[in-house]
Amino acid sequence: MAADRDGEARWDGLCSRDAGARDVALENVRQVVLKRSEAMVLLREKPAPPAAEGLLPSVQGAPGGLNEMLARLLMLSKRCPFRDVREKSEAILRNVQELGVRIPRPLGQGPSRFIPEMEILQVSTEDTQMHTLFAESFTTLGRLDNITLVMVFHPQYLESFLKTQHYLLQMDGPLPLHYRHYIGIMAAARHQCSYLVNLHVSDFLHVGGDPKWLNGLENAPQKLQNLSELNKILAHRPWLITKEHIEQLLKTEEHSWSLAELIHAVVLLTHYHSLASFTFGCGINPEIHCEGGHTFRPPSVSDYCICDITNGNQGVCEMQGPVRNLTTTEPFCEVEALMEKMKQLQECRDEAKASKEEKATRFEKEKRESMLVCCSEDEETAPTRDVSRHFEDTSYGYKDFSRHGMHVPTLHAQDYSWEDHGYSLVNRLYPDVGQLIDEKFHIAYDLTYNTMAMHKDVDTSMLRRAIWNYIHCMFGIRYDDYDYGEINQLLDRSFKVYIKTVVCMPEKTTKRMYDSFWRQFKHSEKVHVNLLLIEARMQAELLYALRAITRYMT
Ligand SMILES: CC(C)C[C@H](N)C(=O)O
Repeated sequence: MAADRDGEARWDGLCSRDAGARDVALENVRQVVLKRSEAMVLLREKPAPPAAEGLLPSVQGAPGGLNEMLARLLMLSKRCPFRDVREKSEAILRNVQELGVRIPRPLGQGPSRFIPEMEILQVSTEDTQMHTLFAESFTTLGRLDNITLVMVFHPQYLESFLKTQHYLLQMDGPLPLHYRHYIGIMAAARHQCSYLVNLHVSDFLHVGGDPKWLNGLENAPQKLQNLSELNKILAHRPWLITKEHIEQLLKTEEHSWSLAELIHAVVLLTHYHSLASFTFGCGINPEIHCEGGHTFRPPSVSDYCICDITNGNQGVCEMQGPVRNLTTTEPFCEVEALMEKMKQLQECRDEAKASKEEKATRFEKEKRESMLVCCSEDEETAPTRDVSRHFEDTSYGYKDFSRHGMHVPTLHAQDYSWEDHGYSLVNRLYPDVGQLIDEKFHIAYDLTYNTMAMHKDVDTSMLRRAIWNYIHCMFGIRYDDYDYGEINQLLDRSFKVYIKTVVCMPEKTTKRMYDSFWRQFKHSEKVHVNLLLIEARMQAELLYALRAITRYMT
């Protein structure tokens, strides 16, 4: 309790310092309150209170009905970083309930279905820096979403991530705001990521996007429809992008894209493909205010833990507590064995260097094998309402062609790399964004706490590099100075299956896959792995798109 009060006091301090975040929160409540007076009119057929009447026009046409509004209030009452806003939202909900209206309750799943809620919340209540980040996140997004809550394990990365995302979505830039969210929807839909689609549908409407576009891509402007081919290839086979694809977008007489707009779109597409990977890779749950995050049904006893019935908490504690891993047959020395291998490799590295040819052969072998790593475990994938069907033809996926075998050509990093080529091209056409993304890549690549599960003071660079290079290898990107033999030594099969699934067909990721690699490692380390996966994926996609743009320009 005392800790809780401490937390609140810190929040209050923060509120007074960070007026911006608080304003957003209050604006959120204001909008909901306004909607409420509208709702009351409907409910009681009474005129709205005069004070609200004057304000009503500002929310007229706002999306959603009563239930959506109540769900949003629920989200604010649970997730808003500011206590007064939380209390206000709660009070409104109670009032509405007293009117005899059924109010929603959270399904109580926490931010991730892979990670016990307790572990995530512990991280986030311990640190003042975290609170500041939350407030910032709330300011930029008007919500504190589950992705943010899970990324909080790695604040330094989160900060850079939020800054970049804020820039891409909200700051001055080539594309209008509703286009940006629509592109986010298109990208997330490629991986049937209803979580991100839902979030951006609501953002799209919020910035004044035309609801008709949401009925399907064919209802959106031709210009956006034209982007769909690039979206498709970029998501599943980026190495096939050619300058002709770029030319088609830039040269069409009507509905053509400017170079700056195209760069903005490409960055958004790659950002959201990767974020879909993170969403599935970390088992992100639906937001409280989105479909699947709350219910209007009264609670039934079976929804509760016995302990919660007595203390009044509502929550499903299916995975809480440190009970995981007890059933594994894996020897407990998995981590030690891995560390031993790292040590050996380090020693060999200094002794026997593989020849140039040998290195090339090892790369090709690893690339070929990565095609064969198979990841479908259809039984376990959660059936979700397929929002994405409206936006994309989902029949074109990675699986459909990898099954028949495919040839991925090799891109030599010395011929086209992010550092030497991609970065400056982005910066030239969309100032600052190159810088922001570059910073984010570096933070993810260099991030380390020098730990391996319970071991401290370990140099993990070799392991992190193997993960990063394995992903690039799947995309055909080769670093001549790297010995791809290391990958086989360090990444075992279940880990490769997880990586491949999250990166190439994230929608197929299952809890079993998440649980079965690196069983002794912490959740924060698995989230760390996900940061490497998403940044390496984003960089790989960007490289191919930017190379095609460079080729078009020269
Ligand atoms: C992904 C993990 C191997 C990272 C490790 N815990 C580190 O701090 O470097």
